[in-house]
Parts: sequence; structure tokens; C-alpha cells
Amino acid sequence: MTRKPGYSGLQIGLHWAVAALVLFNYLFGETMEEAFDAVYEEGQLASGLGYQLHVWVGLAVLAMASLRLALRAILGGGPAASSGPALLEKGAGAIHALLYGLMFAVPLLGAAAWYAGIEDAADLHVLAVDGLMILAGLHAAAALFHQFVLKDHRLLRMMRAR
Ligand code: HEM
Ligand code: HEM
Repeated sequence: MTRKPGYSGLQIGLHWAVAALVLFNYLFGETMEEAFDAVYEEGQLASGLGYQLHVWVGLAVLAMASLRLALRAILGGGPAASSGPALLEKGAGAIHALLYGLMFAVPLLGAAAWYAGIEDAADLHVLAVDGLMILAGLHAAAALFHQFVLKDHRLLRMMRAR
């Protein structure tokens, strides 16, 4: 079956929604750290709205990541459907695969820490978040390089529905 290159409106909407929600949880993660310490180190009850937002925003990322993978399997998209140099396409594909993996690993590790009180999962959650932010930064820089230096309209693929 031949598929049109690019992404559907829903795929594009989910891409940017995940990017915004990940950034939100990254910037406001401290409230969750305080709640985790209160519950598991000081034996107190967690208070405030901040940590609840962290949990729901993070679980929304998990749900959206699942939907994205399902849509990708059905609708396609991604570097395989485009035409850059083979080695660069492989690199981009590997980064996308790692980003997908971390979209699952980060919230799942957070849930294991929060709901089961697993300290090691909390440490891995924080480590995985750092990895996600570094990769997302590289990925965003690559998108800007494609768009403005190579001028191959790569960024537009994630802005205009096919
Ligand atoms: C400002 C930040 C970002 C920019 C400018 C950006 C840009 C793009 C662009 C242009 C593409 C399409 C590449 C192509 O197929 O030609 C893309 C795909 C992708 N992006 Fe981002 N992105 C950003 C943030 C993120 C974040 C935070 C994540 C993950 C949490 C992410 C995950 C992905 C994945 C997995 C794909 C591949 C989609 C697929 O083919 O199924 N991006 N991004
Ligand atoms: C995309 C999703 C998520 C991102 C980007 C994210 C990001 C973060 C960040 C930046 C911190 C603070 C790290 C620090 O200041 O040391 C943190 C801590 C934490 N998060 Fe998340 N989080 C996400 C999802 C979740 C989910 C779904 C849960 C639980 C259901 C969760 C539970 C926790 C816990 C328990 C901590 C405290 C860990 C500790 O103090 O060692 N997170 N998260």
C-alpha cells in the first residue's frame, strides 16, 4: 500500500500537545518532588494542586503516546516516507524511536514511584526525564536546521496536515 508522506491533522495536534505537556511537567516538576518527599520520607499527606496536575498531565502524555503509535501504524508518516540522505534519515529514525520509548518510560516510571513508593523508580524517572529533554532539544534543533538551513520544509511537515 502506498501512503501519502507527512502527517494527519490529529497526528500533528498530538505531537504539539505532547511537546507542551512534557515541557509543563518538566518546568513544574518540583511540586511533585515535594509531594513525594512528604509522603514517602516524612509520612505526611501530599497537599496542593501542583502534584495532582503533574500526575494527570503525565498520564495524559502516556495516553497520547499510545494513540500516536496506533495512528503511526495505521497512517504512517515519519522519515521513512521522506527523502533525505540515508544516514541522516536513519539517525532521525533512531531519535524518534528513542523519543517514543521515553514518552512511555517517563510516565510509567513516575507511576511506579508514586503509586508503589519505589525509590529506584523515582530516581530513574528523573534520569529518564533528563534524557528526554536532551533528545527533544537535539530533535528540535535538527528540525530548525532542516527548515532554515537546508530549506527542505521539514518543520512544515509537522505543521500542515497532508
Ligand atoms: C519545539 C520542539 C519540537 C519541534 C520543533 C519538533 C519538530 C518535529 C518535526 C518537524 C517532526 C517531523 C519530522 C519528519 O518526519 O519529517 C517531528 C517528528 C517527531 N517528533 Fe517532534 N518536535 C518537537 C518536540 C518534540 C517532543 C518534545 C517530542 C517527544 C516528547 C517529539 C517527538 C517526535 C516524534 C516521536 C516524531 C516522529 C513522529 C513519527 O514519525 O511518528 N517532538 N518533530
Ligand atoms: C511526561 C511526563 C512527565 C514528566 C516530563 C515528568 C517530569 C518530572 C520532573 C522534572 C520531576 C522533578 C525532578 C526533580 O526536580 O528532581 C518529576 C518528579 C516526579 N514525578 Fe514526574 N514527570 C512526568 C510524569 C509523571 C507521572 C505520570 C507520575 C506519576 C503518576 C510522576 C511522578 C513523579 C514523582 C513521584 C516525582 C518525584 C521523584 C523524586 O523526587 O525523586 N511523573 N517529574
